[in-house]
Amino acid sequence: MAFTKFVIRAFSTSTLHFNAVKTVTVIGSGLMGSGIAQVAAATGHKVTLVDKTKEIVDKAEVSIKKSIDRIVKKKFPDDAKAQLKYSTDVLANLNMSTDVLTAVKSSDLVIEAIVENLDVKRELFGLLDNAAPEKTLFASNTSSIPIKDIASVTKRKDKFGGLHFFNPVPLMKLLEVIRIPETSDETYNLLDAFGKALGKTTVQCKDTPGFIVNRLLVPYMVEAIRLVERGDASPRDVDTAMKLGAGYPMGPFELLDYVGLDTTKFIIDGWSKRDPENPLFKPSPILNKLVDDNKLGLKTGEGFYKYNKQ
Ligand SMILES: CCCCCCC[C@H](O)CC(=O)SCCNC(=O)CCNC(=O)[C@H](O)C(C)(C)COP(=O)([O-])OP(=O)([O-])OC[C@H]1O[C@@H](n2cnc3c(N)ncnc32)[C@H](O)[C@@H]1OP(=O)([O-])[O-]
Ligand SMILES: NC(=O)c1ccc[n+]([C@@H]2O[C@H](COP(=O)([O-])OP(=O)(O)OC[C@H]3O[C@@H](n4cnc5c(N)ncnc54)[C@H](O)[C@@H]3O)[C@@H](O)[C@H]2O)c1
Repeated sequence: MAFTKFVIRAFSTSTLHFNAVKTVTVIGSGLMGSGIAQVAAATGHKVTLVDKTKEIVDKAEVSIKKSIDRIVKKKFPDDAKAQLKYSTDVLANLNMSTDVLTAVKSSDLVIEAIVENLDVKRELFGLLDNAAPEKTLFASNTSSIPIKDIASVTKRKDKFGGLHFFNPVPLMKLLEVIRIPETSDETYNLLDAFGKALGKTTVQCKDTPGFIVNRLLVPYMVEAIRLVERGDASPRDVDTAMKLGAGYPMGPFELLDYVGLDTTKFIIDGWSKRDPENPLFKPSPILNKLVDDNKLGLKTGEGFYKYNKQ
């Protein structure tokens, strides 16, 4: 009896180990994709980070190296050898590519972190579904699009879920793991275990608008924009108020610039399309003007605020 129990335990442990995610393709090497790839590589996964052009992935590689530099200086303050070893090990796990269809062929998990647009995401997953092996799990890092609407273009809804990371990925400790009704328990458990292997605290949420964090954060951020649009206060004063009065690390306008105003606009427009009667999500003239002028926040050097280009 004891022996049988031992065999069952040993077998289930090895099955879990056998299935665990080891190779990951991250698609989209912008703010989020580069952070996700970095953290996955730093935790021992073999990662391929893919984007549309070599120029874009080269830029992502530079930003990952900068982030690793900041991390090693903190992690090993007076140990140049340890700093170098950490950086070399992380970068050895990371491969940059512009060939998504080849990259996914050897992946246990594909994480999509491309532009916040349903049609573009669906087109990508349609291609991936034909190219990736049957066992490969798919996840989207979408901020606000229902996972079911993205997953429905594939024939592997049981292997599909949401992995919603937070910006900046190397520092933010939370990961929302989203399941649609078709997501199998095995897929959910593997996605959750992957998140924990990345050192994140995971929370589970159904596929509801904004999941947990953005369901609360997006209305708050949009209210801040409306407040300024009405002329009630300046962005600077709103930010000061929320940092000193509510204890937030960044005020809403600093955070909007940090997230990217293009992504912010995609989120608001998408929400408005799904909930057209809600006045909160009506187009914002200030936001639209900034996006039209390519003032997208930190990434372009100007948004609600001006930044020194790094
Ligand atoms: C309307 C719609 C809008 C909704 C948008 C939703 C978007 C999305 O779906 C959800 C989100 O992500 S929501 C967004 C969720 N995100 C938030 O809400 C973020 C809110 N902000 C924060 O939590 C803090 O301001 C930060 C943690 C970003 C920076 O901390 P800080 O104290 O203000 O500033 P600091 O002194 O500069 O940095 C401190 C230390 O961190 C280090 N470091 C920094 N970046 C690094 C990197 N990339 N790599 C490595 N290291 C990095 C840095 O070197 C320094 O190290 P030191 O050795 O101590 O000198
Ligand atoms: N910015 C944030 O704070 C944040 C936080 C959590 C989740 N998200 C979500 O993550 C996703 C990415 O956001 P981001 O801020 O990293 O955007 P970003 O604009 O910084 O990066 C997107 C990248 O995707 C690439 N891309 C677009 N279409 C592609 C395709 N078909 N194939 C390969 N690459 C493609 C672009 O070239 C770009 O490099 C979005 O769905 C967004 O809602 C963003």
